[in-house]
This record gives sequence, C-alpha cells and structure tokens, in this order.
Amino acid sequence: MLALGLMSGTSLDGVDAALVETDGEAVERLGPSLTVPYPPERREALRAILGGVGDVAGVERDLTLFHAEVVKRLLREAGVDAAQVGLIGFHGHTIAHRPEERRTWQIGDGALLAAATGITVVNEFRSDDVAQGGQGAPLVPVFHRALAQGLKTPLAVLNLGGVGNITWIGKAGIGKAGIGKAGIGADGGLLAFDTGPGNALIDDWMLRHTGKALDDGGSLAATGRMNTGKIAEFLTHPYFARTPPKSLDRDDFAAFAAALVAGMEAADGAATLAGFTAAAVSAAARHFPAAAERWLICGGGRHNKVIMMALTSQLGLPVEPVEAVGWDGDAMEAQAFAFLAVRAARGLPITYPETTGAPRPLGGGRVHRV
Ligand SMILES: Nc1ncnc2c1ncn2[C@@H]1O[C@H](COP(=O)(O)OP(=O)(O)OP(=O)(O)O)[C@@H](O)[C@H]1O
Ligand SMILES: CC(=O)N[C@H]1[C@@H]2OC[C@@H](O2)[C@@H](O)[C@@H]1O[C@H](C)C(=O)O
Repeated sequence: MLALGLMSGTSLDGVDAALVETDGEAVERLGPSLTVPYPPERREALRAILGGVGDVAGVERDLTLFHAEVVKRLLREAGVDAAQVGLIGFHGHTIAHRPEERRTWQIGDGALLAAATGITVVNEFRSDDVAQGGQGAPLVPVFHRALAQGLKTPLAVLNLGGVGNITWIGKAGIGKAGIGKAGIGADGGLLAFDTGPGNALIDDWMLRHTGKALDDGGSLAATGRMNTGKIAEFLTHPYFARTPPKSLDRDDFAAFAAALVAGMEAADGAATLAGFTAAAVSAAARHFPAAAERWLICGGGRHNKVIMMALTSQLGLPVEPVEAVGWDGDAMEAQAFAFLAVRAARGLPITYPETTGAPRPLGGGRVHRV
C-alpha cells in the first residue's frame, strides 16, 4: 500500500511528510518527501501550549489544517492522486509526555485531517502503549529494523531531533523471523530508548543569544570552547544511569542544562550544549548488550559538525549520516509514521518490551475513516 507519514517533531521546526510503499512489514519503496517549516508565529503558538496549557483546541485545529496543506503539497509535487494513498500516519505534535503518570498527549485532529484530505488517517500512536505502562516512545525502532535488513550488526541508528533517541539492533535483531505478529527482539536483538537532549536546547540557546532559530552546521559552536567540566557535571544526571526503556519530554533537561551553561558566551554555550548531546549518546551506548560496530545518524543534528565530531571522539569510532546507506535522514521519522500507520491498521504490534517497555508486543493507533 502507498502510505503517507507526517511528523511534527519536538524541535518545533515544522512538518515532515513522506510517501512509503509498504505492507507494514517490508519497506517496498521510499517515495518522495518534503519538510514545510513552521512560520515563526505558528512555532510560538505551539511553544505556548507545551505542557497542555492555553488554547490547545485552537492550536490543534490550526496544526491539523496546516498538515492538510502539507499533504496536498506533497501529493501535488509527487504527482500522486489522493485516491492512490491508502493511509495517512499522523503523529501530530507532542505537547506533554509523562509516561510515569501514564499520560502522553499528541495534538492533531484525525477526523478533521481525514475530512480535509479525503484519506483515512491513523493517529494517537503512543496512547495505548502508555496506558499499558509503556514509555510510549520511541516508536521508530520497528521501522529502523525493517530498513536495516541486510546491514551488518550490531548496528546503532541514532536520531538527533529536538530530543535524541537510539535504536540498537543486535545480531538476533535481523533475520528471517520478520517483524510480523510474532514480535521482535524477544531474543535480545533490539533495544531502543531516548538518549537525552538532541538539538532543542541548542535552538533555544541560539534564539535567546543570536535571534537565529538554529546553529546552522554547528558553525557558531565551532568557534566556541566546549567546557569539559560542565559536560562531566551534565553526565551526573540520574537519567543516564537509568536502565532502559526510558523516554523524555522536550524540556526534561532544559533547566538542568541551562544552569550549566548560564553566563557562557554564545559560542561557548553552543559548543558545550553540542557536547551535552554527544555525551548523552556515549552514556546511552553503555546500556547496549554489545558494542555497535556501526553508527548511523539521522535527524537534523547530523548537520551539526560539532555534534558529529564530538560523537566520533566520545564513542571512539566514526559516525556516519544515514545517507551512507542510502536513507534520507530528514525524512525517516515521517517515513516511520507511514510504515507504523500500515502496521497499526493491520493490527500488527508497533511497540515492544524492548522498545518502550510495553508489557508485550502491542498494537495501537486510532483509525479515522473518510
Ligand atoms: N543545518 C543544520 N545545522 C544544524 N542543526 C540543524 C540543521 N538542520 C536542522 N538542524 C537541527 O535539527 C533539528 C530538527 O531536526 P528534526 O527535524 O530531525 O527534529 P524533530 O523531528 O523536530 O524532532 P524529534 O526527532 O525530537 O521529534 C532542529 O532542532 C535543528 O536545530
Ligand atoms: C513523546 C515524543 O513525542 N517523543 C519523541 C521525541 O523526539 C525524539 C524522541 O523524543 C522520540 O522518542 C519521539 O519521537 C520519535 C519519532 C519516536 O517515537 O520514535
């Protein structure tokens, strides 16, 4: 089936959309994709309701209609008719994530998006998992595993978005068993969790100190000095020692990290925050059942040279953008939600004990028919 995935990521940068031909088990073809950035006023409207405060319903409606425009644009650019698309996987935007309170909240009106696009929509991918005691995140590991067929293991796939998340795929994680109803990773072949901050805190720092939305290429950080003492302090946060599965909300590290970089020059702060992102990843690697032989990086953070260099030096081996194996590091989350929508609609599991701490492989999602 041709499915269309939509992701509004924690960094608040915009909406990623991608077309994928899949049966929810194998990835037949990765189709065209695009990113539509949020204009600053939309980004600020979203930021204002984080935590679930203020005019949530108004922003949700606006966000949903924005997604409908993104769908139409992708279909137009791809030369695909809406009738050819079987499902939309609509992540929506996380405005609160408190799995320990069995609460996670992704805004996005599935029925409205279905009506506006004429395509059946699947949304609320995280709710059932969290209701059953899972972390509700990360959800992309099952897609990473499907993509990684044929690659050498142990393999680490790291996403550096607003928050960082990692998928470790061991020798047993790839095989003929497939990823159907039987589940994955029961043999210890898969492990996934959030690593720590990705780029969100760097973006916040940039906005405050330079008025820019991001540190393009890490160019400001490259002129600064990474404060190794502060990185060591950062690593004392109890999150890093916690055994996975574990997941984070966008700002879980915001106050802790801000206190550590307070008073720094803009460039030194950008460099040290980039160092925090990389240090969190090297702390994550200590939880792997066996060292990864290869590291593939997706998400916007792979464009930050200072993060990439810090990763290489802290992990002690080279890291590569996922383009090294022919994937598109800007489209992977949107592609994942296309894949997950098909799995959800087919009643296949989308979360597992090894990825979210779910008590057993679980389905999820809500289907909104046209
Ligand atoms: N050229 C670039 N240089 C440096 N950083 C970049 C660049 N492009 C994007 N980024 C960073 O990547 C982030 C966006 O990445 P991405 O779209 O993968 O994240 P997201 O999907 O919003 O978040 P998440 O994966 O946490 O849901 C932004 O925070 C931005 O700072
Ligand atoms: C609650 C939530 O929205 N979490 C996001 C966030 O952004 C990155 C990381 O934290 C990841 O766990 C998750 O997104 C990806 C798509 C996931 O679920 O796999």
